Amino acid sequence: MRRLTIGDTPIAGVKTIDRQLFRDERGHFGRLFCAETLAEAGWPGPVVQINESWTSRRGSLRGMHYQIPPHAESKLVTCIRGAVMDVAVDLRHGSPTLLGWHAETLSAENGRALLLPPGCAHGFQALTDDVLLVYCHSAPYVPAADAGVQPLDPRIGIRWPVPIADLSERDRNLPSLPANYLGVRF
Ligand SMILES: Cc1cn([C@H]2C[C@H](O)[C@@H](COP(=O)(O)OP(=O)(O)O[C@H]3O[C@H](C)C(=O)[C@H](O)[C@H]3O)O2)c(=O)[nH]c1=O
Repeated sequence: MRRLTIGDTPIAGVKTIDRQLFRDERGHFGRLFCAETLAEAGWPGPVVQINESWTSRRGSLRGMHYQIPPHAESKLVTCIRGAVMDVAVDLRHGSPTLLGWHAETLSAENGRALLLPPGCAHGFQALTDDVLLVYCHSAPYVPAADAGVQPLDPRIGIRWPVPIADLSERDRNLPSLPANYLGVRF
C-alpha cells in the first residue's frame, strides 16, 4: 500500500491525502510529505515553508485565508493532534465551482490531510481541544499578500459543525464577498 493515497474532491485541485500510519505497541509512524506522490496530486515544487498551528479550544475557527498572486500557494494541511473540520473555498475566476466549498475531517487518528491548490482559501474549526496542525507551503509567506474572506459569509455558506469559540479580530473583520464577485485570477 502507498504511504500517501490521493483522493479527489468536488473542487478541482483540492485533494485528500490519506497517510498510512504504521502502528505498533509503541505508537505510530507516518509520512507527512512525499515529493513524488504529491506531484501526482498537483503539488508544484519544493516545500518552501512548514508551519505549525496549535488551537487550544474546541469550536475555535481560523480562516478563510489565502495569498494573492503572484504569491499564491499550494498548501498541505495535516492534523497531528486532535481533530478539525478543514475547509477549502474556491476563489478562482472562471472556475465552475467558484465559491464552492469542500470540508474534510482531519485528525491524528484518521491520518487524512488536505491539499489545496493556489486560488483556494483555507480555514478550519477545531472539533476537539488541543489541536495541532502542520502546514506545508509551496510559496513563502508574504504579509502584503496575506488575504482572506469572511468565514461566516452567507454567500459561501460554510456549515461550521459546532458553536464558534475563539475567532481572531482579524478573521471577525474579514470582508464578505460582493454580489458580483467574479473571483481572483490566479
Ligand atoms: C500564515 C503565516 C502567518 N505568520 C504570522 C502572521 C501573524 O503575526 C501570526 C499569526 O498569523 P495568523 O493570525 O494569520 O494565523 P492563523 O489565523 O492561524 O492563520 C493561518 O491559518 C489559516 C487557516 C491558514 O490557512 C493560513 O495558513 C494561516 O493564515 O503568524 C507567519 O509568520 N507566517 C505564515 O505563514
